[in-house]
Amino acid sequence: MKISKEPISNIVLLGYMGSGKTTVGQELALQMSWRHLDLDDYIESKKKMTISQIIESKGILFFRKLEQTCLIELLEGAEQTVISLGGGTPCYYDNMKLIIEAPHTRSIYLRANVPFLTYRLFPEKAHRPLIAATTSEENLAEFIGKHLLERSVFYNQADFTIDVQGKSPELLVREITGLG
Ligand SMILES: Nc1ncnc2c1ncn2[C@@H]1O[C@H](COP(=O)(O)OP(=O)(O)O)[C@@H](O)[C@H]1O
Ligand SMILES: O=C(O)C1=C[C@@H](OP(=O)(O)O)[C@@H](O)[C@H](O)C1
Ligand SMILES: [Mg+2]
Repeated sequence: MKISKEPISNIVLLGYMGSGKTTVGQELALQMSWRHLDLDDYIESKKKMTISQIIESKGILFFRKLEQTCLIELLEGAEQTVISLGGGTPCYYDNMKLIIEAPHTRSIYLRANVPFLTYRLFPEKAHRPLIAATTSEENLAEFIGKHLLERSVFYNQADFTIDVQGKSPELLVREITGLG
């Protein structure tokens, strides 16, 4: 964790798809009267395409490079801002290092277990290109299990971790604002 005498002026939310980064980020920014930026929304408005369209037409590697460029743009300009990342953002290139070393920035891992993520993501899989083709909850749970294990190495480098299961966005915001 960073040791800094400077006050925290940005919060970065990271974690697996469906953990609530976008939803909690919006609520957190509202409560703190800070700006909210969602990296996926930023990419979509910049390219005037959905994330699914970008990945489908240009490929996943193009998306990952674009995602890093946009992450750097958001971190550089951020002040009193809550940034919600995409689920894969911390796991490519040196993105996690960029997040950890960003000045006055606290990173928070919204952690959720495999059954919870499966339950939450299965009805919403159509909007998430990495899991859209999954045919059953069983297959999705197997995919998430392996994927989360690979990604946890990056997520666990966040300054703080908060478990999200069974907690409303409002409760999660209280937990986050109560962190030391
Ligand atoms: N704390 C919460 N309580 C209940 N539903 C939630 C909570 N956080 C997120 N959701 C719901 O879960 C789904 C995924 O949330 P989202 O914010 O899109 O996650 P992420 O950005 O991490 O992929 C959405 O339908 C959202 O409304
Ligand atoms: O986990 C991932 O690799 C991705 C997560 C998505 O964001 P959410 O975590 O907000 O769904 C989005 O960036 C893209 O579909 C890839
Ligand atoms: Mg999101």
